[in-house]
Amino acid sequence: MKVLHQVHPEDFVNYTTQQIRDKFLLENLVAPDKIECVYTHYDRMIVGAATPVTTTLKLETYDNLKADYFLERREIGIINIAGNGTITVDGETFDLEKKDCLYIGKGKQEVIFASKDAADPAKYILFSCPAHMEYPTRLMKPSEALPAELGSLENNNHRVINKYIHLDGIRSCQLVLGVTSFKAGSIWNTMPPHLHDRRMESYFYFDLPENQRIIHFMGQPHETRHIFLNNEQAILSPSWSIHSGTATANYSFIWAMAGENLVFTDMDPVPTTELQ
Ligand SMILES: O=C(O)C(=O)C[C@H](O)C(=O)CO
Ligand SMILES: [Zn+2]
Repeated sequence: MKVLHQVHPEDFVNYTTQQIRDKFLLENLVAPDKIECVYTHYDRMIVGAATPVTTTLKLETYDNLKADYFLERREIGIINIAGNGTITVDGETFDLEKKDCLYIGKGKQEVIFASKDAADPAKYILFSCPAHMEYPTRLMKPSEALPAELGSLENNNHRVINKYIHLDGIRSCQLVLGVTSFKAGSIWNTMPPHLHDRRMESYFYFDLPENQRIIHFMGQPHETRHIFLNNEQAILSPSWSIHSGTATANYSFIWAMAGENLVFTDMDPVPTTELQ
């Protein structure tokens, strides 16, 4: 499993585009008939994808974890971004359609991913962090998630934030997770931006049409940088960094946080007039 170490904000300001890509961009996670994971040293969050097409895939442990099984000391939040499939957790099978979320608590030993149709396979995006106790495994549909409608078409940022795993939703030890989708004509996420020194965050962008690009902004508010992303790529946001994006077409993204505090609204807003 690839391992990414932390970057200090004083070093970040000297990074080239390539260095930013190497240290924060997660590419090639979605690969047919594979589970691909990256271990980050940002609150030890693992970001990955399981893409069963012609075969089922079992979530195995990694040597990095020094654990008998993946969830021995971890919890995991999973969003299916594509065709219908199933996840079987210690013998119990959950059906997942597009944008459904499954939370699996610490201690579950066997997790098996499957697609219902190889011609339209499921793609499961995974976010896992250390956990100190077991919360119940729970499936949530987008219609059951707590929505927040933010922004306006006038400001090109009219979007719906569906919160799945948080203090008032699926309970977890430290994972907070949801999916943001855009109204037609809006392309700006998380603008105005914010910081949350208590939590790292990762964004996984999806549903971007072919040949279109995401432009993701990061860095301290007075030292911002950007990189271009493709569809189905993820980017890490350290606790000192804003995380905001725009795109050349409509898209959705999963956001997942780990650290302290499960309150979604715990954010320190950054006025756009202060960005540099
Ligand atoms: O569009 C947005 O704004 C978001 O989805 C923001 C994320 O939920 C976030 O950054 C939470 O901290
Ligand atoms: Zn955030």
